[in-house]
Amino acid sequence: MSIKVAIFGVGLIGGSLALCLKGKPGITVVGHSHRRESQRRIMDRGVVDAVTLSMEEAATDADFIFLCVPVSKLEPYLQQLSELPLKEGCIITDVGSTKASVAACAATFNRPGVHFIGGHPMAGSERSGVEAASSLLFENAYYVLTPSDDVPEQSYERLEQLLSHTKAQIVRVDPVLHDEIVGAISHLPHIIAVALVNQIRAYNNADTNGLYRMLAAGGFRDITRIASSDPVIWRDILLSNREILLTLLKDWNREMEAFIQVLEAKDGEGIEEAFKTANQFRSELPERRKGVITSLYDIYIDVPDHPGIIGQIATQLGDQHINLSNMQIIESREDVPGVMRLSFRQEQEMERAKQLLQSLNYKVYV
Ligand SMILES: NC(=O)c1ccc[n+]([C@@H]2O[C@H](COP(=O)([O-])OP(=O)(O)OC[C@H]3O[C@@H](n4cnc5c(N)ncnc54)[C@H](O)[C@@H]3O)[C@@H](O)[C@H]2O)c1
Ligand SMILES: O=C(O)C(=O)C[C@]1(C(=O)O)C=C[C@@H](O)C=C1
Repeated sequence: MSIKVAIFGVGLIGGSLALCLKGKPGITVVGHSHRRESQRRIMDRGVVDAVTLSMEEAATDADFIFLCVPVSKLEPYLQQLSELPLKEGCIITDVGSTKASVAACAATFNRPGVHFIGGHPMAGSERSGVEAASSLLFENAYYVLTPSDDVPEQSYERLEQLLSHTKAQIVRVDPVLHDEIVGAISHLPHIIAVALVNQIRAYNNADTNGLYRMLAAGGFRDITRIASSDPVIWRDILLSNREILLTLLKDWNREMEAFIQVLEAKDGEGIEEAFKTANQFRSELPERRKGVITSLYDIYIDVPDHPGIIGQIATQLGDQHINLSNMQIIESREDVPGVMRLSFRQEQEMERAKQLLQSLNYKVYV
């Protein structure tokens, strides 16, 4: 059976989904680009089987349509799709970072035999564009689906089945609840990161000789990576989740106010308490690479940050027939060693890797 998947917006997320699906038995992936200039880049990157500027050409005969465009474009795209002759049984889904507004919009369409199921993969990056796409992006991440009650279970299961190629773990969440939670754990942190970078940027003037920028080290970089995210994508997300964010920001102001008070009162215990409480909750966050679907056994090693290091370690493990499931540099600065995470599907493989790497003088942490 052949399955046509149409991806509207072949950027970081659309391109990553395309990479997960392209080449899978019976699946053809067609990308839709709204700009002629992007067509070549998308083909050169090899993420889709074909790319078109025509919405109709992409959507016609598609079994699945993924909308992977900025949030403010989801509703106009849904509107345009509703006027096209779509295939009976077609499932339209999206990957937008907010879910309530697109769900409300989809509820106004009544196309027999065509169903909308909102989606949001909880994985991403501060990078954007098809160049940043990766087939591993969603592996073991959560992938939220927000079907309305009138979506037949069979359609939901078909989408779930297709998404199994991403190796993400599907969770079903109500769209409004999704926006409240994701507002708190994703959108608010992006605002805080941007505000923090801009605050420090203002101190980094000629009077201070650029020392703020020069001395900014691990802590600042760790908390501000996401401040480099795409401005248009984030403009749309924040405006779409505006009301929830306004409430969250008022709570944030209260948290800051509490810190001001403990500092004014020189309340050392209060400071310790705040760090202890945060530390406890943070340590309970699920380790992303240890998703419920497949348990992975991870080890960490310090590695010099030079080109080819990933290949070198993969070869050393491969020579000993140690099966590696994944490897990733999780902290990489030009001037200091990075930390590499190596994941194995079996504990025994992890133990063998640990012994080998220690014998090769790598510092190994479990
Ligand atoms: N970046 C993340 O970490 C992340 C994670 C999960 C979900 N999302 C969501 O995924 C969607 C895509 O984000 P991304 O990070 O892949 O961004 P991206 O910039 O990498 O890709 C966006 C795609 O949309 C296209 N596009 C841009 N403006 C358009 C317009 N006006 N009309 C039609 N197409 C347009 C671009 O050409 C590109 O192909 C967004 O809705 C975002 O909220 C992002
Ligand atoms: O890792 C990042 O860079 C992300 O910003 C990913 C992230 C997040 O905040 O966790 C960003 C937006 C999404 O909609 C989902 C995931």
